[in-house]
Amino acid sequence: MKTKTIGFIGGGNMATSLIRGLIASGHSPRQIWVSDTSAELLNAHADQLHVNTARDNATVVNEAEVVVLAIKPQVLREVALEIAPLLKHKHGLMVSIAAGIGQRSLALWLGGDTAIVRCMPNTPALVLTGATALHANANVNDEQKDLAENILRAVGLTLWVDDEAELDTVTAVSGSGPAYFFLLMEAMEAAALQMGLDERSARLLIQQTALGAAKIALESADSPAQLRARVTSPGGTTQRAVETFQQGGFEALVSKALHAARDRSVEMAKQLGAD
Ligand SMILES: NC(=O)C1=CN([C@@H]2O[C@H](COP(=O)(O)OP(=O)(O)OC[C@H]3O[C@@H](n4cnc5c(N)ncnc54)[C@H](OP(=O)(O)O)[C@@H]3O)[C@@H](O)[C@H]2O)C=CC1
Ligand SMILES: O=C(O)[C@@H]1CCC=N1
Repeated sequence: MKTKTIGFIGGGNMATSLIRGLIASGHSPRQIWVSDTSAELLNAHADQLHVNTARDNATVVNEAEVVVLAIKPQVLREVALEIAPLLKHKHGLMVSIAAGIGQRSLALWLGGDTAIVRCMPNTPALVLTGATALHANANVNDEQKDLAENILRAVGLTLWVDDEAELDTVTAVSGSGPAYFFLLMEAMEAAALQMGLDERSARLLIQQTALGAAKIALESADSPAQLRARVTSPGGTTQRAVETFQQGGFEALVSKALHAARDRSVEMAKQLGAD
């Protein structure tokens, strides 16, 4: 990627994962700008990541060729309206990572001729294993599409969706997804402790098992069901555990949870008048 200056408005959890990932993949911290309302957070980023920081969002917009809106959906409108006048004389690219907030509203707030890519990354970007889906509005040219894709691909896998509504589903699947796996790890660890394993051993065994399962799934052409069958000896321990999960309504619960996340993405946008 021809190195561009990337600005982040909002330097919280997801921005930090992206910034750390970009630096780990070779992007110069000197070509990264971050603004945030928290001086403490900006000081930490300057000390630890050696990126440029600013208390005001205007500096980031002025310095960066690509601006990533990494604030909560609830403050996006206010920030977009604040920076919109600064975009009039620029032909840069805006990237929003906010859940739910649609292209129509972003264009309304930022200006109708603004090139906007909406995307849904996830926190494993931190370790260059992110998964991001992107959607471009009609103002985004091929070069800008490549630019957005290259930034996100530097920290993991990318794919484009044509139908913007699919981003709500992506949010429920991979945006929030890491938390589901952590929840399972938490529950497994608690059970292992109840059964007498010490915390360190339980955590290590669970982490390595999650990594191993993910690696097999990625490297094999087989479906998750086929991979599961290979662990499940007839009448053995896995079968007993899987039956216990299923008797508890595991699949239905997972489906319900993902639908709830997708619906919340749609609902947040509606509540903010930004669908
Ligand atoms: N976390 C995740 O896994 C993912 C998050 N996202 C999206 O990323 C966005 C950010 O989420 P996340 O990183 O979790 O949130 P955080 O709250 O961790 O980060 C947002 C940051 O923006 C700061 N902020 C608030 N108002 C302003 C402002 N006016 N100008 C500049 N900065 C401001 C916040 O400060 P303060 O705390 O003081 O308000 C905070 O530090 C959301 O829109 C979310 O939907 C997308 C994919 C995954
Ligand atoms: O929880 C959220 O709303 C954000 C979007 C996806 C992950 N975190």
